[in-house]
Amino acid sequence: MPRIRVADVSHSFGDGSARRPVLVDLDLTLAEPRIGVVGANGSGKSTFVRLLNGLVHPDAGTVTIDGRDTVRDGREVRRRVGFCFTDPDAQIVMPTVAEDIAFGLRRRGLSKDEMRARTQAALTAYGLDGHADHPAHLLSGGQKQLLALASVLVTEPDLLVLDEPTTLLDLRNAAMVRRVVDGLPQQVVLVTHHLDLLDGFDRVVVFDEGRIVHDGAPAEAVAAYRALATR
Ligand SMILES: Nc1ncnc2c1ncn2[C@@H]1O[C@H](COP(=O)(O)OP(=O)(O)OP(=O)(O)O)[C@@H](O)[C@H]1O
Repeated sequence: MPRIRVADVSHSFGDGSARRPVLVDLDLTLAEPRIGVVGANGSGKSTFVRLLNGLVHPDAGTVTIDGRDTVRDGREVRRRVGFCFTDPDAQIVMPTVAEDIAFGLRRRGLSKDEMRARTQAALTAYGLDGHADHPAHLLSGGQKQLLALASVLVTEPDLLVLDEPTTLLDLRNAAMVRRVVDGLPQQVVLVTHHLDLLDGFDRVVVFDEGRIVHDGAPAEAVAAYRALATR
């Protein structure tokens, strides 16, 4: 498993008097296979996970993935850390499903045959076989989320970061995404408001106003989060 090190990290958004701290003095190491991130709206969860692939550069402190700094070694980090956004439309970049999956493989020095084979394997693995040449934007919400996952996983990242991947999905599609995620060999960091997704996770961190206020097993963490929400 990759080792995520977040060392003395703080981050603010805005300028001048509008400057607001969003993450405050975070210091933690994440080496478990399944890590959940929960907390109220605006508590800093997305900003936190965006640190992990260098989408956000910390104002203070450092973030490293297996010793690679997300700022200094950004390219290398992005290659190893796959990221899925809540809204899969934000991630679809090519007209057809197969082209979208293949897009992630460009500039990897693969032969055309290899690219085709890997794309085909991803289409099959994520139940998108029959949709290879369909316009990606016409897929259902659940299929788009699977496409977003497939397009990231085809690149074989060491770490997968999922920011609320089931928020837009019905129960059936949420269960499908869960099954896919459960079966992955990779380390997964998952932000979610669907607390049942965290059953069986190794560790869950609870955010409140930019700080981690609980860090432990899922049942305790969820209880701590519920207590915060009813405070
Ligand atoms: N690019 C940005 N510019 C300015 N402010 C931002 C930016 N990104 C996030 N923020 C602010 O930082 C705070 C934390 O946002 P963040 O998206 O990390 O929270 P969250 O816990 O993921 O929330 P949610 O559960 O609603 O997705 C919010 O107040 C948000 O408005």
